[in-house]
Amino acid sequence: MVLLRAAGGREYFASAGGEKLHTDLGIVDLKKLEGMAWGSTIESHLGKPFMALKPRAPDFFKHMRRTGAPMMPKDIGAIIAYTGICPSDTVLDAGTGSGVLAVYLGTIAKKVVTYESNEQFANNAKKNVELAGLGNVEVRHGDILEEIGRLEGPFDAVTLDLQDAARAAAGAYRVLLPGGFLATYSPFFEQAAETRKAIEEAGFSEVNTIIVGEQELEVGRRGTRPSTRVGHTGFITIARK
Ligand SMILES: C[S@@+](CC[C@H](N)C(=O)[O-])C[C@H]1O[C@@H](n2cnc3c(N)ncnc32)[C@H](O)[C@@H]1O
Repeated sequence: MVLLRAAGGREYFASAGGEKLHTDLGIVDLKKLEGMAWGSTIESHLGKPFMALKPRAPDFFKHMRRTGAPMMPKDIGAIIAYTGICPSDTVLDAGTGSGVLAVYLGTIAKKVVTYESNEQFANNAKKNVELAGLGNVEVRHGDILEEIGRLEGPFDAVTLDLQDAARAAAGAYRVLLPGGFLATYSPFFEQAAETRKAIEEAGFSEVNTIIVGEQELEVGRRGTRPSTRVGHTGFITIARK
C-alpha cells in the first residue's frame, strides 16, 4: 500500500502496480509506482505531482472509515506503553468498532484477534484492516461475552473497549498468560468504576485507572499558548494477571 500525497493536502491510498487511480488532479498510472523509492514523485496525466509515501498508523487513523467513536491516539499510546505490547505478542481485542485500536496494535504485535458484535461494523473494520495491509489482524464477527468462554488463548494482552467490559473481565483473566496485561477503556465514570470492580474481583493485580491528558499548542501571530479546547475521551484501566 502506498500513500499518495498531492497539492492541497489531498491524500490517496493506492496499491503499487494496481490499475489507474482517478483523482480531481488527473489520472495516476499505479503501475509506475512499482519499484519506486519512498518519497519519489509521479505525475498524473495532467502533469500534477503525487509524492509516494510509506503509510504509517496515523495515516490509517486519518483515512479509516468510521462506524463509531474510535479510540484516540493518546489513549492508544498509553495502552501500548502500560501493557508493553510488543512484536512477540498475541493480543485479544473487543469491540473492534472501526478497528482503529486493532490496526495500531497490528502494526506492533505478532497477531491480533478482534471481536465485533455488529456485523456491519465488523465488515467495515475488515476493509480498514485490508487498507492497512495487516495480515496479522483477524476481525471476527461475534459477541466477546459469549466467545471469551470458548477461547483457549493464551493471550499476552487483552484490550476491551465496549460498554460491557466488566462482564468480560473474568474471561480475560482466564485467557491471559500469567503476567499478561488487561486494558479497558470506558468513557463514563460509572462504567469505569464498575469495570474496575469486576477486574479486581476477577483476581487481577496492579490495577490502575488513568485519564490521559493532551493539549495542543496554538501558535498564532500574537503568541503561543495552550489550546483552550479541553476534551474528555475516557478512563483507561490497566491490570495484570
Ligand atoms: C467504542 S467502539 C470501539 C472502538 C474501537 N476500539 C476503535 O478504536 O475503533 C465499541 C464497539 O464495541 C462493539 N461491542 C459492544 N458490545 C460488544 C460485545 N459484547 N462483543 C463485541 N463487540 C461489542 C460495538 O458494536 C462497538 O462497535
